[in-house]
Amino acid sequence: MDPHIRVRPEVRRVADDIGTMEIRGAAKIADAAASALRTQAVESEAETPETFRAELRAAARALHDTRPTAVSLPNALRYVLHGMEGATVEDLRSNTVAAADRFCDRLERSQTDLGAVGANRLKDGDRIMTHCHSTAVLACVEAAVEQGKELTAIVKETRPRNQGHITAERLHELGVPVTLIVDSAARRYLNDVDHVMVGADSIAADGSVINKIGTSGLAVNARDRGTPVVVAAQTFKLHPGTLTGQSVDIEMRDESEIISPEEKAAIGDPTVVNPAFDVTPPRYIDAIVTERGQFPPESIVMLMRELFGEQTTEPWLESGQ
Ligand SMILES: O=C(COP(=O)(O)O)[C@H](O)[C@H](O)COP(=O)(O)O
Repeated sequence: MDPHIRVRPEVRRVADDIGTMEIRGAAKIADAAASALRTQAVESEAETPETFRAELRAAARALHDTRPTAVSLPNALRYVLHGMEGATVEDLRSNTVAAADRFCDRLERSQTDLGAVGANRLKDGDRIMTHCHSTAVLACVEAAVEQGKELTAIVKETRPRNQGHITAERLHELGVPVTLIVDSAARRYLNDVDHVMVGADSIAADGSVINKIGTSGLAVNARDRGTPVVVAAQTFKLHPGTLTGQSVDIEMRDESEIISPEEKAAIGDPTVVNPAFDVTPPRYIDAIVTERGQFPPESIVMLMRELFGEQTTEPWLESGQ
């Protein structure tokens, strides 16, 4: 690589934090990635527009190559890089910073707007069941609580990393009483809940939802029990590549999240697999709640066409870099 192209240490740190899940959850990853590109733009010592652009693309690549499933990450990078316009370094810098600020601002507003839509589905006295930790689901709950509705929640612990514990803590902070269950107890309690509410890492053009492993089994069981499944997700979770036939890459994580080398050896050294996400087909989902309103999953393709229009190439893969 050209020695003049320098990715700032802060960008590398954010990329590491995303890879190790210090920063996790699709919305937080998008926010951190856009903010890291902003830092790259502010701190860049590039002397020519070409070097500046190449640095931003290199920073975007470093961030992009951390986790494969949450499309919020490439969508955030794409948004900021599309804003990188100008003929001088200073113009490029200020336009990139403005684009990053716009993205983070929209992210925050969309979460609030989505919360208001999702809260309309919740009635006073309702009980929800959640899986993993989704800031979008929590935005719906928070808005409902602000409207004076009293809710309770059954929270799945979400093995192997127990993100359900974060959800339990946040719900407690919102004043929502929580019952924590192991993942395999979900079916037993589905008769006791009014809604299953989950977030999304990516939504495909056919309305399939990609979210934390275990979401699809939960949704199938909920359909069997007649419990509605609501997915809360801002529109930057829509995966533009799926419009042109791409499939969503499911992240496989290290087996050490599941079992230690000693435990593994003691039980005969089995093969261990650790997929982080799964795909829930649209027929198991009742509604996708976004900042633009709620949609049946089958109609999400119309919204995608409106938002993404013609496909473009990934800006961090532009030729020559
Ligand atoms: O699957 C996860 C997090 O997985 P991980 O912990 O592996 O990143 C969350 O449900 C979605 O990212 C939505 O979250 P949000 O609604 O906050 O975007």
